[in-house]
Amino acid sequence: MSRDESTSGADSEDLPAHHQAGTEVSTAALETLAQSVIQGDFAQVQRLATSQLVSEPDAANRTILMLVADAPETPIQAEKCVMYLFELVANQKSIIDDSGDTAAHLAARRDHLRLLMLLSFDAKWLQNRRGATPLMEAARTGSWRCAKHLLHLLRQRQFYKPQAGKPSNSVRERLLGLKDVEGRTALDLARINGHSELANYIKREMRLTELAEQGELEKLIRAGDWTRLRQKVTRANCDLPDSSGFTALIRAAQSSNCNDEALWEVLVQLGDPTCAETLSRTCLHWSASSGNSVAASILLAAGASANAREDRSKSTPLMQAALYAPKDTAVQVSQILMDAGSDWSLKDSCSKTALDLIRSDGNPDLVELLQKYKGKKFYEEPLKPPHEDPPFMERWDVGDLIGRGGFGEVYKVLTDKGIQCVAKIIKLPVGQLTADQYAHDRTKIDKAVESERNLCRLQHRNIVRFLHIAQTEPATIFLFMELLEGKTLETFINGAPMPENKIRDFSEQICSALLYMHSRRPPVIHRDINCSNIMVLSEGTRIKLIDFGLSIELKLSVSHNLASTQTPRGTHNFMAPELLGAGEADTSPQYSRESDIWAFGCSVYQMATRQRPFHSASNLLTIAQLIKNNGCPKLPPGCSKELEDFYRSCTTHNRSKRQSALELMRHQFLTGGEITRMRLMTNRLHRAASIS
Ligand SMILES: Nc1ncnc2c1ncn2[C@@H]1O[C@H](COP(=O)(O)OP(=O)(O)OP(=O)(O)O)[C@@H](O)[C@H]1O
Repeated sequence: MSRDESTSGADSEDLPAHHQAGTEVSTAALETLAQSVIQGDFAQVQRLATSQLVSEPDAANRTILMLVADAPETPIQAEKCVMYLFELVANQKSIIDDSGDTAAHLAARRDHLRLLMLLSFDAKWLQNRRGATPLMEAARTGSWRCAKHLLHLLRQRQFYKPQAGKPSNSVRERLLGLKDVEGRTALDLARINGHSELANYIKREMRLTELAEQGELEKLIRAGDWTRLRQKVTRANCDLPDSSGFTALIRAAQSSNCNDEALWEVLVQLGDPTCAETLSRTCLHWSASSGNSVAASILLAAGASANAREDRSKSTPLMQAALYAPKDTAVQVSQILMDAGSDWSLKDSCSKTALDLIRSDGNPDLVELLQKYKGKKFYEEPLKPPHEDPPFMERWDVGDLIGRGGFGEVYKVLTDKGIQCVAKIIKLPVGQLTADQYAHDRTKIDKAVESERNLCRLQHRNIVRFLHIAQTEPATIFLFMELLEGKTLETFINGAPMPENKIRDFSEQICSALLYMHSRRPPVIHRDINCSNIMVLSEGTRIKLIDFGLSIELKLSVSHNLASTQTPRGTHNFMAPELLGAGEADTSPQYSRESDIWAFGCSVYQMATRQRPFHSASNLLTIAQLIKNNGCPKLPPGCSKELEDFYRSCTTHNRSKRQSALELMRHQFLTGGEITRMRLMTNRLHRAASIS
C-alpha cells in the first residue's frame, strides 16, 4: 500500500507506509533486541540497539516496536527500553507489517497496555488495511485494558467539553465513529464478537452523559472503607468520571490512606491504571502527589507510565512527588518511580526538573536522592533489572535438609555471595530410559525449565520469592528460593482449630496471590495448591505459596516413558474434576486458572474441617466418582453462610461457572458479611480498650 492509499483516523503526518526494499535488517538481530526490551533488560538494549535496527523493518515488514507490541506483557523496566528506542530514532514511522497493522494495532489486539500507552496519540488512531483502528481491534478481541485506555484518552480537555452534561467535540465524535471497510464501528465490533459488556462501555463513552455524582465509591473512599470499596467497585463504575474527569480510581490514588495492596490489585484489574482527569494528570501523578507508594507500584506494574506528562505544565509523577508528597513518604514513592525508569532530567513547562521543584523547606532526603542524579544523563545511567542475578557467583554449599517431596528434596543453602537461601533439588528418574527416550525427554525437560524461568519474575507478598533455576545436569534441577521461617498450613491446621476470621485472613492472602498470578500474561498457574504448599510464616499471620508445579511439569516431561510410574499429578484430593481422568487417552492434564481455584476451595475446606476433602477415599477413581455423585463435601454446620457460599463458588463442578480470583476477592466472605463486621467490632473494642 502506498502512502496515498492508506487511511488515517487521526490528523497525522505519520501515515503508515510499507518500507522500501533494500533496507532490510536481520530478523535474528531484531528479534534478539525485541527480547531484551520485552524482558526489560536495559543494559542489553543499550548494547544492541542501533538506529538502523530501530528504524528499519525486517523482511516481513516488522519493526522493533511491532515485535515488542506483539508480546503479551512487559515488566515496568520495558518503559525505559522503549523510550531509549524513541531517543535513538525520534520520528519512528508507523510502518505497517505484511498484514497491514501498525504496532498500535498489534498492542491493542494483544491487550499490551504498557506499549500502547507509550505510543503517540496519532499512532493510536490510524486505520489498517481493513479500516480498523486500534480501538476496533481492542473491541473485536475484547481487550479491555487497551480499549479503556483509548476511550479515556478522548476525555482530555481538548476533546471533552461537557455542555449541560453532554460532551461535544467533533474530533472525538469522528474518532469514535470511524468505520472499517465493512462499515462497522468499534461498538459494532464489540457487539458482533460477543463482548456485550465492553460494547455497553463503548456506548457509554460515546455519550458520556452519565457523569459520576459524588457517588457511593467516593463516599467509601472519603470514609476510608476499603473493604466495602472492594466489594462495590466494578469494571463499569471505577472509571466513571465526574465533570473534571476524576474517577474513583483517581480519588483512591489521591488518598494517602488508601494503601491496601489487595484492594489496589482489584482496582487495577477492573479499572484503567493509565486513566487521567481532564487536565491529563494520571492516577500515577495523583498517587505520587499523595505519597501513596502502594498505589504507585501497583499502578506501574499494571501499565501506568512513569513518565506520563500533564499536557500544559508537562509535569511528571516524579515532579508531583517532589512538589506535593508528604515528607515521610516522598522518598519512598520517588524511589519507586526512579526504579521504574522515571526520567529525573525532564523539565516542566517552566524548565524546572523534579529537583528544582523541591521547595526550600522541602524534604532533605528527597533532595539527597535526586542530587545524586544531577548532571547525569538519563540514558547513560543503568536501570535496576526486573529480576536479580543468581544468588551465587560460582558455587553454593548445601546445608540441612528441610523437607522432602515426591521428586525433590529441599535444603538450606549458603552461597558464595554469602546468601542464605533454600534450594529444592529435583532429580528426574531418567536412569531407566533408553538412549532415544532420554534424548526426547531431555528436550522436553529443557523446555519445561525454560518455560518456568518466569517464576523468578513473580513479586508478591504472598508468594515465595524464586531466585534462580539452575540445571546442573540434564535431569537435575536446582530451584533457589528465599528461606521462609514458619510451618506449612497443613501442620498449622493440625495444631489447633482455625476460627473463621483466620480462615478469612488466609483465604484473602491466597486469593490475592492467585489474582496476581492468574492475571499475568500468560497466566501463571500454580498446579499444586494444597495446604502443604502454603507456608504460614513464624508470626502466624502471613502466608506464602510455595512449590509451584515446576516438579509436576518436569515429571510430565519424563513420565510417559516410565511404565512403572503413574501419571504424575498434584495432590489428588485437591484435583479439579476436569483433571481427574485426564491423561487416560494419552493427554496431559490441562491445569488452568480454574483448576487452581478448585484446589484453593479444597484448602478452604481443610482449614474449616482440619481434614482434606475425600480423606477417606483410597484412590483417584473413588474421588472422581464422589465428585460426580455429590460434588465437593459439605462444610460442617456452624460455618457462616458467607463462608459456605465462598467455598461453593470455588468448587463449582462446571469449570466455566467457577468464580475467578478477581470475583472471589470481591466475595462477601472476604469483603463483608458477618465475620468482617464482627472483626471490625472486635478491633474497635480493642482500640477503645487501649485508649481508656
Ligand atoms: N522456601 C522455603 N523455605 C522454607 N521451607 C521450605 C521452602 N520451600 C519448601 N520448604 C519446606 O520443604 C517441604 C517440601 O517442599 P515442597 O513443598 O517443595 O515439596 P513437595 O510438595 O512435598 O514435593 P513435590 O512437589 O516435589 O512432590 C515443604 O513442606 C516445606 O516444609
